[in-house]
Amino acid sequence: LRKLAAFLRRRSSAPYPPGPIPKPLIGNVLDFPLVNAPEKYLEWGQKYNSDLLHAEVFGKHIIVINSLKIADELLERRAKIYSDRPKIPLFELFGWQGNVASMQYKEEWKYCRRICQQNFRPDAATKYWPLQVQKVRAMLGGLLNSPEDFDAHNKKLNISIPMASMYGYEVDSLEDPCVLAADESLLLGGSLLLPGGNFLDIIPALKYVPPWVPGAKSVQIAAKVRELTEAVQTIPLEFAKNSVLNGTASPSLVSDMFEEKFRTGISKEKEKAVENIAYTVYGAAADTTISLTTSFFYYMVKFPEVQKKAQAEIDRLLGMKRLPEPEDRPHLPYLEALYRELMRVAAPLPFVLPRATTEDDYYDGYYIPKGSTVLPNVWAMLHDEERYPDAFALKPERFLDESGQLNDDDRILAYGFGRRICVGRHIGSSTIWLMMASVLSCFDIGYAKDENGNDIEIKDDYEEFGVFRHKAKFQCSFTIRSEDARRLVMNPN
Ligand code: HEM
Repeated sequence: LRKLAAFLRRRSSAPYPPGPIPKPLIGNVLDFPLVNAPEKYLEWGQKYNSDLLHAEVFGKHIIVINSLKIADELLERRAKIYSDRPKIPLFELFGWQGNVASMQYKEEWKYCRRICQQNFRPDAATKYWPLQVQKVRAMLGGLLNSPEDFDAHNKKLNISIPMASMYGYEVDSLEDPCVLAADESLLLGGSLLLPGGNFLDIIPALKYVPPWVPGAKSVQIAAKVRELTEAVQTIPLEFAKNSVLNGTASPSLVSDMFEEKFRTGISKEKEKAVENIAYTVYGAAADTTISLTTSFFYYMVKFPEVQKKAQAEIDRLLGMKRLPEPEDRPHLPYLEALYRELMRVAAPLPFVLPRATTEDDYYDGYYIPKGSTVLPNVWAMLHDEERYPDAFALKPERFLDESGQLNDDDRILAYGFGRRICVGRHIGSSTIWLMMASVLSCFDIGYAKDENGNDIEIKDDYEEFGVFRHKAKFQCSFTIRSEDARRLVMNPN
């Protein structure tokens, strides 16, 4: 009956886009891929001969976009109705509703986005360069002292930059209480968000079940996530506030806000927005850059000829006399092409972040209902064999012309689309670029060896965790390239 009523309510008899036939009540729940989702949706596209796909879960509509042409039409040109995010009731239970990336397309989001743009646009983002240089160089020291811990050094780099820039908070170790709470909350929260992970989203009334009721496991996990989230938000916030009061604050988004608050006063709206942005940036910046930089190490081992070419270009410019600086970027086209190629082949968010439609819409004769969840399969777009032949290979040359200069394919689709495109992309880009340049200038990245001196193979598998895609754990080696390089790492300034 519900289906009939929904059908009658529809303004048009246009069909939904093609896709698997939904079963009564549950829809396509059983059809949804649990692993390798981007690849599976590409297979759906071939099976149903369409780059726009439709599926249904308990009456909710899911639209998958596999082609750039359709993504551009819907997410860029029709941005007015494709810029919302799906409402996920769990986020409120987790205390994640202040996350700017998941906010509805309303005034609160617009206000936060404006503050982000003021601080993260290209000319403003240069203020983070000294911090990025300092943290990347600390990482080089870590790689020299304990190369086997490269994962930890990389994680520390990519957490310490957002924490210092947002709160002036120094992350000295990965055992920091804030880092531990963030890790655990993501792990627990992520487990409930995975398909089949819980019933709270399907039966929202369950959230009123008190945590002590036997069997209310999802509710208990959600309560724990909320408690951890509060810690992640409160610890650095209190730190920033106290450092302003003590006169020990270093410049950061939150401490600057407190300075202004104590000096002249600010609106409640601004205070809340800055708190939300700082908290969002921790998650948005850390996991994405960790994913990409880990892929960088993996690809450098697998494609040593690419590594050598990038090193040769850096050596020609710097002659091992100094470490790379952000200002060197325009003079290293091959390295820039490598950055673009890594963002293509190893996009950390294969579906960017889900969108929701705010009005009924039609594309190519198909009906897209208001309130649909839209998944742009950017992974499929970036592995399109017509646009990128031999799409799984690492070939920075794709982004160079015959004279070795960059071509005009400079759009980084891994940062998303339209009005919700990643607002921190210039900061992410400069962190990643500087890290790549600095590590390549000082270290050879290769296979780790077993006790007999043989290469330890690296599997090519990736893991998906919630919306993220990460290279599965692997070992590799970092060998200092020369005595000059050693001196630079030990005395970076
Ligand atoms: C490799 C690095 C990064 C990648 C691949 C990445 C990717 C993305 C993607 C795909 C989205 C969603 C875009 C869409 O819906 O179309 C996003 C949103 C966002 N990103 Fe990033 N990001 C990165 C780094 C950063 C950094 C360093 C920051 C902060 C300084 C940041 C802050 C944000 C924020 C606040 C949003 C939410 C935007 C909104 O909903 O309006 N990201 N990012």
